[in-house]
Amino acid sequence: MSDESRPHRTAAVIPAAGRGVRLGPGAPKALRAIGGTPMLIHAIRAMARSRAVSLVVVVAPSDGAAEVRRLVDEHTLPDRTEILVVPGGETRQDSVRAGLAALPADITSVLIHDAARPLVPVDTVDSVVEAVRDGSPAVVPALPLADTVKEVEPGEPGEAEPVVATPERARLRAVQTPQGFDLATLVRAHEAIAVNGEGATDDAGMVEQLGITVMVVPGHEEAFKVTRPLDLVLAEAVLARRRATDAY
Ligand SMILES: Nc1ccn([C@@H]2O[C@H](COP(=O)(O)OP(=O)(O)OP(=O)(O)O)[C@@H](O)[C@H]2O)c(=O)n1
Ligand SMILES: C[C@](O)(CO)[C@H](O)COP(=O)(O)O
Repeated sequence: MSDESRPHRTAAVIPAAGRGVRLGPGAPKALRAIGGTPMLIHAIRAMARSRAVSLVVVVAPSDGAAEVRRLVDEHTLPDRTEILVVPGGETRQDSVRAGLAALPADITSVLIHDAARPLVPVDTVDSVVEAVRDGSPAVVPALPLADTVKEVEPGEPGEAEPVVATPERARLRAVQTPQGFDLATLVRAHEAIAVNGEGATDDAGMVEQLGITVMVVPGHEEAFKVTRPLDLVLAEAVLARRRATDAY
């Protein structure tokens, strides 16, 4: 069957194996609660809310897959969404690769979504899926920047650093997840990175290294990444507002 005639089936891979060092001491970040529910469960629900997503692969801390499986089974999630749990790796890249390896053969496209972005709205998920299904091999949601950005010559933490350049802000975007891909393209990008050993801080960056154009669609303010303690305060506030205004 040619690629064009293959029916679409989209899965989401949720890397959730990070420690959350920048968030401070405590449980692994994905298991920390927002509004009484673990961040990971919010992230799974955010993917499952899209009618296009029928499978979610959760990549758990390498020593915590059984605990994450139990947690998933304890929470209410849509019946139509199959959920697999696999152990992750040392880096985000390793964890995403473990998730990709667990996908069944009938998957044609994949979303990679940080567990650390628990509140992404379904419209953002759907617009990424739609752009991939319309033929873009790699799609990222992103927002224009509010701050001016400087490129510096990095120094020791806490020390002054000389500015090297000021990129034109109007051309810059802050990239979020879910990032959507034609599955074969993303697998090829991960294989190439594994061979070259070159780093990339997101999956789309790996696809760019293959010389493939990545497309940007509008992101959403509420798809922010919970990285530092203040982000948890914001996440609690966003969730409380949603619960007060709709049947979230
Ligand atoms: N070895 C790793 C490292 C990160 N991640 C996941 O990648 C996402 C984005 O990473 P980040 O926000 O940096 O999470 P942490 O690595 O946990 O954070 P920190 O760098 O502060 O430790 C998170 O959902 C995290 O769980 C992962 O699956 N496997
Ligand atoms: C993938 C990502 O969320 C896009 O902005 C980001 O690059 C992850 O970075 P992190 O340092 O692993 O959180």
